[in-house]
Amino acid sequence: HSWLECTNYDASSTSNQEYWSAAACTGYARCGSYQQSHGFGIDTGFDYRPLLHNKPCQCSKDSPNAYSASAPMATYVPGQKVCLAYPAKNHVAAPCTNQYIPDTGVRIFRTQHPASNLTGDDPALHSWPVEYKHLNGPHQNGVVDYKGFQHCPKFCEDKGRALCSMCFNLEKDIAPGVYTFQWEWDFNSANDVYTSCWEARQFTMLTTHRRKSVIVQQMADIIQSQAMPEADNEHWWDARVKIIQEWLRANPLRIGVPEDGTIETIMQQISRGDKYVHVRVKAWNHIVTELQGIPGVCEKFATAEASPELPIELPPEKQELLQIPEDNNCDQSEQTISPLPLNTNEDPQESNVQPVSPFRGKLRPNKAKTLHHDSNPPPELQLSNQETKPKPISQMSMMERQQEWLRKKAEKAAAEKLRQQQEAEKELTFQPSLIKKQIPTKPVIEAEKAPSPPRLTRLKSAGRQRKQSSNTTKTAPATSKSSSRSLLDTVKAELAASTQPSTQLEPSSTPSITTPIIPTTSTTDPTIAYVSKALEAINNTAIISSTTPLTTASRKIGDDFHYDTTSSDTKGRYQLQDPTLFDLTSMYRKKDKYARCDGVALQMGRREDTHQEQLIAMAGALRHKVLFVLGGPGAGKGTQCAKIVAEYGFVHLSAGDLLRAERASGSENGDMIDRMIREGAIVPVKVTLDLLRKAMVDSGRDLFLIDGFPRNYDNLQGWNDEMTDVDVAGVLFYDCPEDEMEKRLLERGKTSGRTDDNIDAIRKRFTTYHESTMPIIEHFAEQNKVFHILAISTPDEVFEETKKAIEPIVQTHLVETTQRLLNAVFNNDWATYVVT
Ligand SMILES: Nc1ncnc2c1ncn2[C@@H]1O[C@H](COP(=O)(O)OP(=O)(O)O)[C@@H](O)[C@H]1O
Ligand SMILES: Nc1ccn([C@H]2C[C@H](O)[C@@H](COP(=O)(O)OP(=O)(O)O)O2)c(=O)n1
Repeated sequence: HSWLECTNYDASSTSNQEYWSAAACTGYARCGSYQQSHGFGIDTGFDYRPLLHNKPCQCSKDSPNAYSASAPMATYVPGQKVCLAYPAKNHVAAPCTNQYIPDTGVRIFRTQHPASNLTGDDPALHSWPVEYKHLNGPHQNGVVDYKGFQHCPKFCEDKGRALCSMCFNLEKDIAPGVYTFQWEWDFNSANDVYTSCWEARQFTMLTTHRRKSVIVQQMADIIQSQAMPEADNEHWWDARVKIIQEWLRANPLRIGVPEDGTIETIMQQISRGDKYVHVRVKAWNHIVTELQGIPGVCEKFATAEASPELPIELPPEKQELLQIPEDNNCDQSEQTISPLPLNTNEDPQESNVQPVSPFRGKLRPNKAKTLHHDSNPPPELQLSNQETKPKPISQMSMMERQQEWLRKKAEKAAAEKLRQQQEAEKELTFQPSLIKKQIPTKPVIEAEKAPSPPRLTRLKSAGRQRKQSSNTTKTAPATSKSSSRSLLDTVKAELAASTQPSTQLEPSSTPSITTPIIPTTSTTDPTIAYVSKALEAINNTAIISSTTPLTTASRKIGDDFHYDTTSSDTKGRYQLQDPTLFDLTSMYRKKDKYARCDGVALQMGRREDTHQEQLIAMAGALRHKVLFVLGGPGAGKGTQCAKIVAEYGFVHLSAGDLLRAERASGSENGDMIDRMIREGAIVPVKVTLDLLRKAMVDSGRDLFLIDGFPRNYDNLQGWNDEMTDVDVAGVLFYDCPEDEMEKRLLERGKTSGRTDDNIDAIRKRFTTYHESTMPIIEHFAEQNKVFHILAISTPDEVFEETKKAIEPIVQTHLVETTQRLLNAVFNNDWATYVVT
């Protein structure tokens, strides 16, 4: 007689449905290890009759043999179609047997609530609280139908061991935790029963779909609420650009936007259209193409462009050219998950009769019908009316869809290539005059004879090939003042030369670079003084940051300078906050996307290492690492953090604790913090971030657990803006059902003295957690940064899971630290050595 062997079987392919595949099984029945080791369908006594033994399951859930590495417990995701696999054991009505084989049917049950531990009794037979319907349909006695229990397609090939399977749908909203399930096969009658029992973990579902439906809806609401003025000659461009800009402002994390150069292309086309009126139609077409995959924005323009206003008056004979098909084909694949009502207006009749704006629908550059304006036909607007009307995606064949997809992809790749080319061209405008030009001034010659400055190895950018001049391989003490001084003199001298009017300067590719903001002609020019000051500060930064990690001095020096290690490992940058003081003829000028202002950047690490690059890189190498700890209130974040600190020595910073301490300190923010905590709301990020940063600096350490942060978008955005010099190693997510958290918090409230451990505040905190924190966890999950830990068992058991997530991080940190130490020793860099 049969038993359940696999509790999570991948039955998605026909071959897996027909024949047993051990690789397709990722969950086993309780105590299934012995059976599994003998092979699918082999009799080892795993069939079990509960009525004979007066126990619903063959072995108990706390048996030491319940699960093993080779026969593990299943893990399900809410909403999953769960498939089970079991052997036929001769009980199938088929041509090779007879149609009257006894089989009363299969039933599948589970426990109501997730278990807080894996002990205790199972529900008695036929008293399990939740029952699932399997998807095989009912078998009819006397009929060969392979239904119900008998779904065993290759039964006649091996009547005893043939694979049978059945599936059922798990609830979408099942709370996380471990549940017990029972499979019950009624043989001759409901009193002749065989059972198998198993456990399965359920995780909270983290999916792009869910994240999109929450976040994208918010973004869509914002953009839909923007008024779209009618398209007239004067304002159509500005109005559309404004909406896009509003949306970008509302969506700083670029949620729902593909990371394939979409935003860069849109920005590029906006600035192109802003600059040259005659290319606006074309630029807009490019923008619309990019918007295609972005739910909420795409629909906005798809519907808004239906305005019958003509932006340009055409002679009647040309009017037909305006009859551009209205295929509002916002990317179909996105639409399936878009929470917005879809615009499915693809009626060919309607779309053909209306003269519409040339910006209507999806005017992709190579498909668009654009205007031919007689009086002044700009080259971009030359029309090819040979082109055929684009078909809506919904009417395309698979092949056409694929071609369309490939075409779109190629378009994006080309746009991205163009962007990169332009970027590369821009970078070439970085005149390496500081280091490359022949400078016939005395100080340079002196400086060349000066001892070589410290060789400080770039730790994180080791992968990048660099040209090294032979003398830079020499070593010297890192903090040598004299060598820093000579470096400074060298650079000052070089700068003096570079800022003199020079015919050697190549013409710059952008107007802003060819026009010096302040003409600089003499060595007493303020530019030189300014840069000298900057370089001095660079030296100080390097020294400061090698002895005092993460000091504010390393980020902001004096009033003028701001040092910012960016997220790029290979680049350090020293940004001069006031570009107007600088002679732009000799520097790489660009929009500084981190500082969000137009500035002059001494770009580090792109070409051969100069001494100041090495210093910067060294400062940049001392990055701090954090692990965020998130989960609902009462999930056990603090409890696990304490264990991590005890075992691995991180610095634990709880945002909640810091805020409570700030409130108690009588600070001016005290009342506001108190109000927010009682309301279960989240305190504005500036307050929390200041506290976190101060605590990090005060600790003097570099590996942190940040508990209870970031808890909403405000938190995350603040972090991203401010903490560019800190790496996020990952997120520990403690997943616990609400009723368990509530129980724990009420218990904690008896002694914690916390003003928010009462039922009213707890409920509000749950709401905040679901609405504001879950999207953050999902955001990190999309970046594969989340360690999902089920937090329902005992603290020690949860810690076992925690260790699995922590250990690789600790190991990496150890390797990096050791590497830094070795480099410091190798380079006689005793300052770094002492700190490390
Ligand atoms: N795994 C667990 N099982 C049972 N109780 C726990 C567990 N982890 C923590 N607790 C208790 O639950 C309460 C909340 O835990 P805590 O670590 O303070 O949660 P958080 O920091 O997530 O709010 C505490 O009283 C703690 O002792
Ligand atoms: N990033 C954060 C973290 C906590 N807070 C406030 C609001 C929270 O309800 C309280 C308590 O947070 P804490 O992490 O200590 O506690 P729970 O995880 O909710 O149990 O602090 C905040 O405003 N911003």
